[in-house]
Amino acid sequence: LRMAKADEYTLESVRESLIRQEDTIIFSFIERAKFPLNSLTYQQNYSSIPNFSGSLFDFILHQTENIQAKTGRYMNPEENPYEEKLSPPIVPHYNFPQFLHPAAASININKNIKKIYFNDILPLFIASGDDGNYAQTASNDLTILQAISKRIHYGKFVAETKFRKSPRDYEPLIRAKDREALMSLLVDKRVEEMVLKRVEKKAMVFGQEMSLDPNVKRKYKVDPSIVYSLYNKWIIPMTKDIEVEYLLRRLD
Ligand SMILES: O=C(O)C(=O)C[C@]1(C(=O)O)C=C[C@@H](O)C=C1
Repeated sequence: LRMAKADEYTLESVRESLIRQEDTIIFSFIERAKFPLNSLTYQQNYSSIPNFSGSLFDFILHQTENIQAKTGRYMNPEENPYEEKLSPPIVPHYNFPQFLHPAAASININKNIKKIYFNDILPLFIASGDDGNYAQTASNDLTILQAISKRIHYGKFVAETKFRKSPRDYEPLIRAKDREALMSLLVDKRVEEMVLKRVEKKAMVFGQEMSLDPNVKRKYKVDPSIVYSLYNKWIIPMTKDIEVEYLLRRLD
């Protein structure tokens, strides 16, 4: 992988990254789908972990993000943690390009992403049931949450490239705090339609059960039409919200 210099983020390179992140997101759902819902993973009163109040999932999230923070994950402006208080890095860190306006650091909607994931998204994908694999379930959930959080917050990078391309179009709308006008300026319906078609197709290709018998009806590990709605209902709209939030702070 090549190292990006600050001026190497372009609308094209950012879109390429979003396309590659689709693979990560879809594979993470395929992995989670090996397990049933395992609802005890999320129950506060089940885990009774010494010196910790929260569910087994909360514990895994807390511990995992802390070790990742200590080892430098959140030094990269492409990463946004779920936990609010994290340990500082204990390792020397790479000098990541500072492409974004500094106000970007104050934008983090992970609380909302987590809520939507557990309330709306997980029940769509996952069969009910319990097989006892709570630790594996929780780490798979966290992998999904980190992948969709990165994708959605990547809206900051998309917005910055758009702003740099046409500052004169964006500046008056930012000064007027006109969210709606900013939204219509940044939207590209043609690109959205391509994203939706592509993720549905990727879900078909990546998640199909392989049968050597040509007469067997295709089966998918995650339903491609649900991947389509995942993007249509949540991922793309939330990316656009991040773009608007970022632009509103772009001249601070
Ligand atoms: O590619 C862009 O231009 C983006 O802003 C990203 C994105 C998306 O979330 O995929 C969001 C808004 C646009 O309408 C098109 C696509």
